[in-house]
Amino acid sequence: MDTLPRLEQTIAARRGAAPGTSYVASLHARGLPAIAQKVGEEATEAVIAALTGSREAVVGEAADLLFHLLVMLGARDVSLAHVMAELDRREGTSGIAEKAARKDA
Ligand SMILES: N=c1c2ncn([C@@H]3O[C@H](COP(=O)(O)OP(=O)(O)OP(=O)(O)O)[C@@H](O)[C@H]3O)c2ncn1[C@@H]1O[C@H](COP(=O)(O)O)[C@@H](O)[C@H]1O
Repeated sequence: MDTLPRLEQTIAARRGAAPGTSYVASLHARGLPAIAQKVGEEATEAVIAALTGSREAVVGEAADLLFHLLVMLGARDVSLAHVMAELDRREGTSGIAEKAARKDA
């Protein structure tokens, strides 16, 4: 199985663990606002790495961001497949056209 779907399953399986034994469970115990804040922090760290860090730093921060994004999606009961389907829907459409469609919505 691909890495992200596998990680999504691991995250779902760890949600109910004892917070002392699992980082995923400890995040869930802190609630959605804390999870969302963590995504924001990791996004900022990824941006800083992209602007000033080494390639390894960019890889590490991107991995942290993707992981925390999956935790947040799970907390909102949104599947990775649902997000992938949205990206598939956009495939072949121009980004400019998508931007215009969003303005009209
Ligand atoms: N991919 C990850 C992963 N990436 C990053 N992290 C954790 O994310 C945290 C983010 O680190 P920071 O430096 O921002 O800060 P921190 O001070 O440790 O965290 P906070 O207390 O601020 O939340 C670190 O503790 C990392 O260990 C991860 N923790 C878990 N996973 C995956 O999730 C699985 C389940 O993990 P557990 O829930 O711990 O069993 C693991 O097997 C991995 O596959």
